[in-house]
Amino acid sequence: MAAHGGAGEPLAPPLFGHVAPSLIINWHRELLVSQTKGVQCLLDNLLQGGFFCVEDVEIVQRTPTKSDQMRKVLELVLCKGEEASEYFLYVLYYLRDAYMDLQPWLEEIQYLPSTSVVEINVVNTDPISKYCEKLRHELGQDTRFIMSYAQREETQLDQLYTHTQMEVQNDLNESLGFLESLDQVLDDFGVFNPQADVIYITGDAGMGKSLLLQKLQNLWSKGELQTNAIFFFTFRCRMFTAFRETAEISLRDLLFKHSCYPDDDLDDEVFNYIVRFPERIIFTFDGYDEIKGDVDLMNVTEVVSTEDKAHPLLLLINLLCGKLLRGSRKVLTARTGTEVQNRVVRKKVLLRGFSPVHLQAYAALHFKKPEHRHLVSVHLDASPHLCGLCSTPLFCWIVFKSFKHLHAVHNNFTLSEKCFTITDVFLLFSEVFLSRWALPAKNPLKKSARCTSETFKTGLRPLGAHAKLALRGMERECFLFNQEDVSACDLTEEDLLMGFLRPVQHYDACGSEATFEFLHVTLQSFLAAFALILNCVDVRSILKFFAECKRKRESSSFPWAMCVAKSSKQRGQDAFKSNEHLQYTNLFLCGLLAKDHESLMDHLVPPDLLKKKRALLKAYLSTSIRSHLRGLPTYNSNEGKRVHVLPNFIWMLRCIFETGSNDVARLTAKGITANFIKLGYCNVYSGDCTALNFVLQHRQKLLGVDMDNNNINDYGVEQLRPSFSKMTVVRLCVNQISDSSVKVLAEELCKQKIVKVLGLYSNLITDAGAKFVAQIVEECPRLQILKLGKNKFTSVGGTCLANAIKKSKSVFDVGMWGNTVGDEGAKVFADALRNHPSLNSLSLSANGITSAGAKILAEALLENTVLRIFWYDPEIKFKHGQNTVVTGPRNKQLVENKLTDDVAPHLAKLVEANTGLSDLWLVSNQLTAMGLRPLYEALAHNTALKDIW
Ligand SMILES: Nc1ncnc2c1ncn2[C@@H]1O[C@H](COP(=O)(O)OP(=O)(O)OP(=O)(O)O)[C@@H](O)[C@H]1O
Repeated sequence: MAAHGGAGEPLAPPLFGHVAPSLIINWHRELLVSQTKGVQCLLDNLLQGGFFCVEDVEIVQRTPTKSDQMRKVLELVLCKGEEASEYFLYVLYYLRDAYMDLQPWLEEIQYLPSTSVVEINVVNTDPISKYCEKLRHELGQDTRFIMSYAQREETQLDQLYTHTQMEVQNDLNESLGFLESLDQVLDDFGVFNPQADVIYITGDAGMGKSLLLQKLQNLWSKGELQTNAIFFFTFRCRMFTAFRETAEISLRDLLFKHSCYPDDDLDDEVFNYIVRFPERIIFTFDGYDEIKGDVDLMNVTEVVSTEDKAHPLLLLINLLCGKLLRGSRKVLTARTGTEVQNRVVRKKVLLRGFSPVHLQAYAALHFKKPEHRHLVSVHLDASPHLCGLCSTPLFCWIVFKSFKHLHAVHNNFTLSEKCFTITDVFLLFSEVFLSRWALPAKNPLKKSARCTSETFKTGLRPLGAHAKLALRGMERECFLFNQEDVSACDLTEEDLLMGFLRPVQHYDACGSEATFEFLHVTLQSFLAAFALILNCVDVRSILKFFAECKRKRESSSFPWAMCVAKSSKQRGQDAFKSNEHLQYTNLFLCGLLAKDHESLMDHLVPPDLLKKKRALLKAYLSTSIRSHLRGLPTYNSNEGKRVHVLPNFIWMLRCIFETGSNDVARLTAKGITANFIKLGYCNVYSGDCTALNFVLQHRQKLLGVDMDNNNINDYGVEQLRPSFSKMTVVRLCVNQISDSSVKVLAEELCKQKIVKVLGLYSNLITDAGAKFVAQIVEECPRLQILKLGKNKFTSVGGTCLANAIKKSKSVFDVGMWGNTVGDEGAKVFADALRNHPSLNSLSLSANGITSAGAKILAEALLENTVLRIFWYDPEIKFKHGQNTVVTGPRNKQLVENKLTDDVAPHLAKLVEANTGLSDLWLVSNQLTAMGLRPLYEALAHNTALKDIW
C-alpha cells in the first residue's frame, strides 16, 4: 500500500482508479505541499479552466510562504469538488517537467487521466518547464539523425544505434566491468571520486563517443533517460577554441546564446534556477582532445561567480573543475590518452567498440536485404582482420556504407581479398565520394565495371582541393573552416556538395558566414596525408607531422593545471595534449606510400616523386624505430631481459604494417633484443594484432608477450595465430576473449610446447573453452603458471581443468579466483592436490565452495607437502606488494566462499600437520570467532605458516 501521508494522516489508497481524486489529494496533502515547486502555473490553469476565480488566486497570492500557498491551493481545490480535484491532478501529470518530482508518485498511485479531463485545456506558464520543453524539442530535432555524407541519405539514430562495449574503470584504469545500459553512464556504478562532477568517456578515434552523447541527448529529449535532470546543455569542445583570444562572455551567455535561449523569462527565473539547482543539470562536452592551447589561460583569473565574464575556454575549465555549477553532471569525451587529472573525474568509461555480437547486430541494421547481409557476413567471416577494423564503429560504418554504394553501382565489386588496411577503408570512402560526384554524368541505373584509378583520376582536382584544406587545418590544428579558407583552396560550391565537408552551425553568434568541418577528423587526417603526397615541391615535408608528434611527446602538459594547481613550470606550455589526429595523418601517409597502393598513386603523382617519398619514409621509419627500441627501458627478470613498451610503440607498429614493408618489419623484429615484451595497458585493439604479427613473423628467437588489459578480443587472437608458436609467455588477461580464442591457443601452443606462462584472467571463457585449456596443460610440459580467474568455469570446466592439472608435472601456480566450480569442482581439485609434485600455489577464492568442499580440500592438503599458498590470489598480492592493501570489494571477491564453522576442525588439522603451507586465506566466509578457536590452537604446532587471514 502506498503510504506517503505524514504522522496522523489516514493511510493512502492502493490504486487511483478506485478512489475519488479529492481523497487522493487529501491523503497525500503533505507530499503535494513539499514536492510542488511553485504555485503560479497551477493557479493559471485553475483560473483558465474555470475552477478558480480571480479572488481565489488573490487569496493564494496573499499567503506569505510557498508551502502555505500550496496548502491554500489544495484547500480551495478540495472545496471546489471532484472535477476540480481531478483537473488539479491532471495538470500535475500533464506538465511533467514542471512537476517532475511528483512523477514517481503519480506512477506509484497508477494515475491515469479520465477521458473527460483530457478534454480540458492545460497551458504551461512555468518558465522552468517551458525552457525544459524547448530544450527537449531542440535536442530531439538535433539528434534524430546520424551524420552521413549525403544529407538526403541521413539515417535515423534509432534505426542504426547499436550498443558498444562500455568499460568502467577505476582511478588506476583497472577494469570494473562493463555497462549494460546507457542509464548507467550517469549512475553511481564505478564512481571513485564522489566530490567531482565529470563523467569522463574516452575511446579511440571513431569508437562512438560523439554518438554515445547523441544517444544520451536523444533519450533525454524523449524523457527516456533515467535522470531527474531538468536541463541538458550540449557543447563541442572545438567551439571553445573558435573564439578570439580576447573574447569574454558570461555563463548566462554561454548557456543561453550558445546553447538554447529561454523565451519570455523576464524575471530571469531560468538562470536563477540553474544557479540554485545545479544538480538538475547535465552538460555534455564532446572532444576535449580538440582543445588547443593558443590562448594564454595561465594569466586569466578563475571564474568564481556565475555573473563574471571570462574567456569561454576558462568558463569550460571552471565548469569541469566544479568551480562553476558544482554538482551538475558533466559528461566529457576525449580520445584515449588525453590527460585529465583524476581529482576532477567522478567516473571513467572507456569505449571499446563493437564486440562480435554487436557487429552482427549492426550489420543486420545496416543491410535489410538478406542477400546483402549474407554477402557482407561472408566477407567478414573470411577476414578476422576486417572484423577487427570493423570493431571500430566509424570504420565499420564506412566499410558498410561503401560496400552498399559500390555494390549498387558496379557489377564486379567485392571487398578486397588481400589484407584490408585502415588506408584501404579511407580510400574506399574517397572512392565513394568521387564516384557519387561523377555519377550524374553516367546513367545511374546502369551498373558499370569498377575502375578505381579512373575514378580518382577524374576526381583529382576536387580531391586535391579538399586535401589542401585538410592539410592547412592540420598545420594550424584547426578543424573548422570558414568561407575564406574554403575559397583559398579553390573549392567550388559544387565541390562542397561532394560530402567530404559538411556545414556546421557557427558558434560565436556574431552572424559570421558559413562554417564547415570535415565529416570526421579521421577523414581530415587522411586527406592531409593525401596532400603531403600530392604536393610536388618539397619531398622532406612528408615527415613534418612525425617531427611534430615527437615534439609534442617531449613537451607533454596538463591542461587542467591552470585550474587545479597553478604551477609556474607549466606556464606557456602547449595545452593541446592529444596528437592522435597527427598520428593518423602519419599512418595514412605510410599506407598511401605502401607498395600495395603504388598502382593507384602512380596515376595521381609522378612516379619519380612517389619513389623519392617512399624511400625517404622508409629511411625515416628504420632510423626512428631503431632509436626508439634502443631507448626503451629494459630490466632483468626470471624470464630474462624484459622490455616494457610505451603506447607510442603501437603507433610505430601500425605505421610499419601500413607501409607493408617487410624490410622495416624485419628490422623491428631484430631490434627487439629482450626475451619478454610487455604491452599491457597500451590500448592495443584487435586490429593492432595484425600489425604485431606482421613484425613478429620475422622474429627468429623465442619471445614472451604480455598483452594484459587491452582490447584484443577473438579477432585479435586469430590475427596473432602464427606468432603463438614462438611465445614462451602468453598473457592475454582482461581482453574480452572467449572459447574460440582458447581453441586457437590450444592449436598453436601445442605445436611447439614451449609455453611457460598462460594468462587468461578476466575473460569470457566458459566450460567449452576449459577443454582447450586442459589440452594445453596436459600437452605443454613447461607450463608453470596458469591464470584462469574471473572467467565462466562451472564445476564442469573446473573438473576438466583439475584433471589436467593433476597430470601436469610442471604446473606451479594456478589462479581460479572468481569462477563457480563449487564443491564438485573442489572435490576434483582436492584430488589433483593430493601428492601433486609441483603445484605450489592455488587460488580457489570466490568459487561458491561450502564447508563440504573445503573439508575435502583440507584433507587432501594433508597429503601435499609442496603447496605453499592456498586460496588467495597471488595476482592481487603481486600488484600491491607484500604489504597487501586490498580495497573492500576486491577483498571480498578475493576469498569469498561459503565456509562455516564446521570446516574449522579440518583446517585446524591441516595447520597442525605442518605440511609446509605458508599462506592460508579464509576472509569473507561464514566462520565465527568461536569456530576459529581450533585453528588458533593448532597454530601453536605450526612452524611454516606466515600468513593466515
Ligand atoms: N553505437 C553506435 N552505433 C552505430 N553507429 C555508430 C555507433 N558509434 C559510432 N557509430 C558510427 O561511427 C561514426 C563515428 O562515431 P563518432 O563520431 O561518435 O566517433 P568518436 O569516438 O566521437 O570519434 P572521434 O574521437 O574521432 O571524434 C558515427 O557517425 C556512426 O556512423
